[in-house]
Amino acid sequence: MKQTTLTLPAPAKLNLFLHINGRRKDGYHELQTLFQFIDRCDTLCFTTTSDDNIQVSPPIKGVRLEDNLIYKAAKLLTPYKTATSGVLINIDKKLPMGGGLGGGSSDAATTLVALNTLWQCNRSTEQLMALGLSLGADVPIFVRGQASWAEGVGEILTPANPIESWYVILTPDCHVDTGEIFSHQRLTRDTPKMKIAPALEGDVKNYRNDCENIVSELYPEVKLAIETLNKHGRSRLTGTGACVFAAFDSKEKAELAFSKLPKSIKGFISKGLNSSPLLR
Ligand SMILES: C[C@](O)(CO)[C@H](O)COP(=O)(O)OP(=O)(O)OC[C@H]1O[C@@H](n2ccc(N)nc2=O)[C@H](O)[C@@H]1O
Ligand SMILES: Nc1ncnc2c1ncn2[C@@H]1O[C@H](COP(=O)(O)OP(=O)(O)OP(=O)(O)O)[C@@H](O)[C@H]1O
Repeated sequence: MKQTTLTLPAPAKLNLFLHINGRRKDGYHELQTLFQFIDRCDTLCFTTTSDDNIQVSPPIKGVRLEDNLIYKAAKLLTPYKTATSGVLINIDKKLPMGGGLGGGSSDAATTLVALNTLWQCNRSTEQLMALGLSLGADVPIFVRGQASWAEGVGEILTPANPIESWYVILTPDCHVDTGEIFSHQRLTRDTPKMKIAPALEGDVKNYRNDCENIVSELYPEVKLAIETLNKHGRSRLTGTGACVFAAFDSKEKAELAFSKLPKSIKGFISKGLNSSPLLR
């Protein structure tokens, strides 16, 4: 059997803002958010094998194979396989876990896109997005690969064109559990829905992340990161955290702000992208 290899990026995302509008009967939340990708990525290398197995290497610390979103995404596609190969998936993990950068969801999306080709599953982008939604609310946006407004639980997407700023992104050394934040009694979950208007794309300064207060209260590391970054630019939480970011209009300005931060604070600089590197 001919061995085929495909190496693809799994980029991170930022929620440029995140409003929570209500809670559905199934416990999931209605939200409005603006997603943009950044040029910081995990890298996944897919190699077809002559057996029927799905192998993921190296294992992710603290995550069982059956819980790894890469494995779960591959499993989801197996009923559609027309090729008779298995796959070995090698992962170079760069994105922090539980950081609100969507690393796990992006890994899952990249796996769906790669195996759709390697296993000749013939699923359309929309079909892959629907499969991805069963793995997590953030997976469809990574499959679609276009910066977007999201509504519903995050799955109703409208392409958007926010400014592709440079970002200083801080990675506090803690892991925020998304479920814990969404189920918190004091989470702000009554922000009125707004009409999605293209005018908002240029200026997200007046919008906020409704998870920020609760996350800052529960995780002092996040509070400190927000306070520290606020001295250099308007800082905001992404997703349910733990990462926080501030936008700058050039790489130089981002680098200058980053250089002034205390060395004890970890982070990196990244460029906003409205088209995912996965599409290239
Ligand atoms: C907060 C965001 O990161 C914004 O981009 C996402 O909506 C979260 O997406 P995700 O990590 O893919 O989340 P999921 O794995 O689908 O859900 C994790 C948990 O978060 C809660 N959850 C998530 C999304 C949503 N719209 N409402 C929720 O209440 C649910 O309790 C769920 O059990
Ligand atoms: N391939 C994977 N990479 C990262 N995390 C994974 C993976 N598979 C399963 N997980 C589990 O998913 C959890 C959330 O991971 P992820 O990195 O996507 O968080 P996040 O950046 O906070 O995502 P989001 O913004 O979507 O809430 C991890 O803590 C881990 O237990």
